[in-house]
Amino acid sequence: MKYKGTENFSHSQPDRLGVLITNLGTPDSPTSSALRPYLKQFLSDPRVVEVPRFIWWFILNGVILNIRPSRSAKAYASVWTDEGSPLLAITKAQHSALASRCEAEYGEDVVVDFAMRYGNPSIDAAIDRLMAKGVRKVVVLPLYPQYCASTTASTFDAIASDFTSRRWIPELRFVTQYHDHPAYIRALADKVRDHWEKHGRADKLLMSYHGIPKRYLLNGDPYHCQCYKTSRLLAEALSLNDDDYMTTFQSRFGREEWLQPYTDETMKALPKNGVTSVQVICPGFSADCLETIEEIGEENREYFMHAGGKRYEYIEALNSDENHIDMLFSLIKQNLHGWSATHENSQRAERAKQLGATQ
Ligand SMILES: C=CC1=C(C)c2cc3[nH]c(cc4nc(cc5[nH]c(cc1n2)c(C)c5CCC(=O)O)C(CCC(=O)O)=C4C)c(C)c3C=C
Ligand SMILES: [Fe+2]
Ligand SMILES: [Fe+2]
Repeated sequence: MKYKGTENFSHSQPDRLGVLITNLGTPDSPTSSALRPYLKQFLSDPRVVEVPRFIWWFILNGVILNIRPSRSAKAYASVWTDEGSPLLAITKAQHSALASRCEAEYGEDVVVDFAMRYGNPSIDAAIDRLMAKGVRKVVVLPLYPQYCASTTASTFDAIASDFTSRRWIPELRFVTQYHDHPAYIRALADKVRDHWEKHGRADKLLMSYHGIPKRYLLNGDPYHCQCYKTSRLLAEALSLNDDDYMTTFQSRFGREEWLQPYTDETMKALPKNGVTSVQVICPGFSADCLETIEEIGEENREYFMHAGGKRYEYIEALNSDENHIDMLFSLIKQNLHGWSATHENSQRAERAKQLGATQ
């Protein structure tokens, strides 16, 4: 059989709505042997590395996968917790909070699940679980506030690719971005204000986003614009002047030019320009992960302090904060709007009620 079917379907079973939250993914353990398949899947994605496949195959398999797994494993080991990878642990907490909120609002009509674009738990397995529970309409919410082909469109590709193997595909709504959603901006602003209340203010607030090759922007990717818009809206919400904040891009990979200004070079330059205290927030990361905890929390702190900085504070991601869950729940509600779970059943119940009233 070529296409996966729905087993044991019965006409009386209720149709349900599904919500699938996704994030990037993470290795199963902080070891070289777990990093290798994770990095291979991630870096083989043509949405991530837009280089002719033939050339890239040799670079990836001949160079990168021989060097990077052990280097990255060390970095992952430094952030690993008793619950495993921070990204996975936080995504689990976000999922469980959102599942509770949906259960309170919709009962059994809505099923919430989560998946990772690369590694585990996989998107295919999550869609299997949703289909087995009778989900016929699904909202996919990738937890990337800013649209980027490398992340958002790649998640769409994985969903679409999964559907090519199914006989009965569900109706689909796919959230492509929420970078300017008022509740998201409010949640970020509250997070900064809370930090200010506890620690006071610094000379500058740095808003650091994951970078992408500049070529992707020139070829029409809206990611750069959406990052700048998030920064502007956050600055407005905090009544900041232009000099009070800065947008930068981190996590460069490879040799070509990426979006500038680079976070690491900025950190090295700021103290020389008289800025000796900074607070850093990463609005593009919905959950803390290697790139925030290690790269921003540790690596860039060192660059800044080494260059003469006096005070450096990382403001954590929104993670499973109540504000963030409220915001994501309102996004889910907006996207479920107009969809009824047991449409036929409720029509049947309505008809029965009407019949009862006329008899
Ligand atoms: C938030 C959005 C992200 C964009 C945009 C993005 C683009 C992008 N990333 C790489 C290469 C790597 N990224 C890695 C880790 C990583 N990236 C994101 C998010 C975005 N990436 C997250 C959340 C994480 C952390 C995952 C975790 O387990 O905590 C890595 C792996 C780590 C390492 O080996 O350094 C690589 C590699 C490219 C090339 C790219 C755009 C083209
Ligand atoms: Fe990345
Ligand atoms: Fe990094």
